[in-house]
Amino acid sequence: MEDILKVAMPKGRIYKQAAKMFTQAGLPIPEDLEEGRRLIIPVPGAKMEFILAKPVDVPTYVEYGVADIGVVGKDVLMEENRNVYELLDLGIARCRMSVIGLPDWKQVINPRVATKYPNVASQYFREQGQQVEVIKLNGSIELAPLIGLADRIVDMVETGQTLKENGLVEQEEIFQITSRLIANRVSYRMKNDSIQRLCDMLQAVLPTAQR
Ligand SMILES: Nc1ncnc2c1ncn2[C@@H]1O[C@H](COP(=O)(O)OP(=O)(O)OP(=O)(O)O)[C@@H](O)[C@H]1O
Ligand SMILES: O=P(O)(O)OC[C@H]1O[C@H](OP(=O)(O)OP(=O)(O)O)[C@H](O)[C@@H]1O
Repeated sequence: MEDILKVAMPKGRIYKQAAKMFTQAGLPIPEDLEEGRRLIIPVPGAKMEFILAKPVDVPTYVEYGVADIGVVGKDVLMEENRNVYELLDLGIARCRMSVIGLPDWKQVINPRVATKYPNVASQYFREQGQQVEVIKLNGSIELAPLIGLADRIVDMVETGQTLKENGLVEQEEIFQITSRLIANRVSYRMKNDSIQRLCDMLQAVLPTAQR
């Protein structure tokens, strides 16, 4: 008998959309699961176990093999740069990573850039040939240029509402973001049948453009 497949699911924004997709694919998991306090949810019927994790920790669990697969935003994958396989673009939680500033922003020498994604920001400005000082923050990044902490920020934009309400403008798009299905490298070989089956089931419910 093949082992249980351990799946790391991110709490928060992605969870409901991912749970909906798994359910559509024939793997019913409750959409309100993360409203409780249980962190490990067995689904014996599907030979799966779901681990509810902080989004940024999903690639860590998968790299270390405590989860065989996981669902995570491309933003986190780019920032964490973990040794995992990226199997599928799920097309959910769509947004983009951008450089943002005040409308009257002017280029200065060695500007300060605030972000939750220091690796992504450093790499982007390095590739642009611009020297910047990156300041790591953990949330409400849009505050930084408003209160004089940073000249610009690197953050996610979805509807643009946060920028609008804070008088900021999107200056450069860095990359598009969607959530991805990732796998541990050893699990991918050892549990290939069940991982492949899951991929096929999810693929069947993806929007046509993603298949
Ligand atoms: N505004 C947004 N629109 C669409 N997707 C988003 C948006 N913000 C974040 N995401 C996606 O959802 C993922 C998880 O975001 P979420 O806000 O739930 O977690 P988080 O930023 O790690 O928050 P926390 O620190 O509160 O746990 C992000 O990594 C990104 O891929
Ligand atoms: O373009 P919008 O639709 O307004 O979405 C973008 C906002 O969503 C995310 O913030 P989140 O809600 O995760 O809060 P945070 O500031 O604590 O990261 C992101 O960091 C932006 O602030």
